[in-house]
Amino acid sequence: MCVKRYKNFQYRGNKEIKFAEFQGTSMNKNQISKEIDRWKNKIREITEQFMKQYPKVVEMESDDDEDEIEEGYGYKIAHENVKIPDEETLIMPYVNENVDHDKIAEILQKTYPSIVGYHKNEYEISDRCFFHVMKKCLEEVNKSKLDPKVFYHSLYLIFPIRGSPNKMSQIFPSLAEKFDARLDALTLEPWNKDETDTKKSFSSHGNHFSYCVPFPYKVDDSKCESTECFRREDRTTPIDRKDRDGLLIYVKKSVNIRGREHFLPFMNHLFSRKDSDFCRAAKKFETLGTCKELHEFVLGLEMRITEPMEAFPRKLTPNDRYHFDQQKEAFEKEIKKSKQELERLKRGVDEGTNSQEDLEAFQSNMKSESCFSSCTDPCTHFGPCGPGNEDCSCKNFCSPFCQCDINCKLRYQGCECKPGECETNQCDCAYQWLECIPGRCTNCCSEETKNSKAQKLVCKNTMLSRKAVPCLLKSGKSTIAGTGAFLTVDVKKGDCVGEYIGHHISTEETDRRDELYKFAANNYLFQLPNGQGNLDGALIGNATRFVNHSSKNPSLSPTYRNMLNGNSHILFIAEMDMKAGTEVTIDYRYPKESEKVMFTYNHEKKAQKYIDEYDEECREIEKEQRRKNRKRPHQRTKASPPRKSRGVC
Ligand SMILES: C[S@@+](CC[C@H](N)C(=O)[O-])C[C@H]1O[C@@H](n2cnc3c(N)ncnc32)[C@H](O)[C@@H]1O
Repeated sequence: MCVKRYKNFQYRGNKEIKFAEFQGTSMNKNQISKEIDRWKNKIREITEQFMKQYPKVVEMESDDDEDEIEEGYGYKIAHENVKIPDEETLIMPYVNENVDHDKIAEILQKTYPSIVGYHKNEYEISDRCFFHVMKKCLEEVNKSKLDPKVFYHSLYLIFPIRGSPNKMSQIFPSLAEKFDARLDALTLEPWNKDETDTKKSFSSHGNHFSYCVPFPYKVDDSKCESTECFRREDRTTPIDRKDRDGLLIYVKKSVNIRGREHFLPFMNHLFSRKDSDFCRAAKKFETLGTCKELHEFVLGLEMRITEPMEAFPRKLTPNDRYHFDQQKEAFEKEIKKSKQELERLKRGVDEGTNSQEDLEAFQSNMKSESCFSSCTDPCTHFGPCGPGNEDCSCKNFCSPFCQCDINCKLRYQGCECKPGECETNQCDCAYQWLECIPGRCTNCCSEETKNSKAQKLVCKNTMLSRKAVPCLLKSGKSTIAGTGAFLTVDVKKGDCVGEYIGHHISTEETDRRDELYKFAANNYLFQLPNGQGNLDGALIGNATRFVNHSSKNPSLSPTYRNMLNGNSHILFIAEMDMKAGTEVTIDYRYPKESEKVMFTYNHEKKAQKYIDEYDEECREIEKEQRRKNRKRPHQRTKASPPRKSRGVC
């Protein structure tokens, strides 16, 4: 099976209206159903009109459409991970004709409350035609002030294969970009304005945080009661504004906002709205001043910046180094202690003195080596870091991901290795599963080594940022299972043979997909450290996705590498010298008990196994229910007489 979207496969899935999705509308269920029916008819009418204008010519709509994934091959070659949002709506996958898809849908409905079955679209139209249908409908929706959820649901019912109601609300801008670049798609989507994530967060620029404050110049100013409304000022004010609609404000990180906290609620109010309105804010925070004064205060924040932003950090002092080493030592001690405790518990389970549950509970809370660099939340705050600042989550040591001031004393300042030494855990960066940081790791990544013609002087722990990770594998018929991965060249122990590529999905999405992949022949999920989700190579990837499992003698070991931008990567490193043509393996580290099922290659058999298990579970529940029903009247007569109807006696 594959999560491939088979364009014309018809599946009798769930097409009921989920009224819970319409929460917040003033309509009752009856009215919603009626409105949806009315809109369905309207959409049909508009579609038929546009179908004449844009008949379905053979139009290869897009190369990167997921629908276009080649059947049989099943995935697209990709060179980097692609972050994708959660998909709570499952488009029903196809296993094969011998499997009961209704049953699978029933099982999966626990995990995916809205399963979109493969109903056929009512009309086969091109993307171009669909764009015009949507545009026309949206104009009418706007005019009639209809709840957009009703429209999107109706649209989905006519064109289910184009996406869930939720997805329907997101595709218009990309269609507009493709078919009418001059159209401002957002003007047709007024309902999305408040729903999009308008909460502005700080973004870090060297020693400053920046905010973008959108200006409300388009807002009608008639409502402001102040005689000196800031909008009455000449709009080409002293600020040289680069952005027509907003103002970029930089505030120094080292500024202690303390003492000016009373401005924070106002700033938050202002920045969290799409239409930052000083007049409205002034009304709300009356004691702070008039809208003109507040406007000037915000402009003043930008004006205050006179110094240039530092691009490079200061050099690490011996004292900082000591601080970092101390933290590392303490962390290693903690890890060693918990490993010993784990061994003790395992022995206890074997000898019967400890329970399996205790062991599992301990394992799930146990810190792993990967926690070192991200065991504290990266801090983002004003003022200096450390125990003296209650906003700082890093009490003793800032992680490489912290957004603190470049001159922060607690900041991770990079490793001190020479080029070529950054591969083992002796390197402070490699120890933290971090790529070396040019500009901070001043020895291995110095200008000198970067410019050097001698290849061996280049720091190997910067392969990802240099986009120099090779893929030394190709797929071929495996001796282990299905397709396998084979070396294209001779490699030496320690060489990187490729990066595992896939869709980067959240942990919640992974849990859902895990349920789905139970019905598949292969599972391409690869876990990232520290709850950062998983990479799923089911639909995109490279030859690393074909690496099979071996617990006895794996020839590759996966290694994590984190980048300063927060992205994590998985590199496959050779565990031994190997010749070209060797099939490579890694240890999947599946729990022993699930290995047997995970490696049942026959997906029909696997799917059937889960269906049988589910049937068995249902039978048990039914049996239990019947047993309870049989018991109940008997118990009642014995324990208490049947209740008389209220009010009779
Ligand atoms: C990441 S894929 C590996 C490529 C896969 N063999 C293919 O044909 O696409 C992982 C899947 O391969 C199969 N697999 C990997 N190692 C295996 C093994 N040692 N024994 C049986 N099946 C294995 C399992 O079905 C697993 O879900």
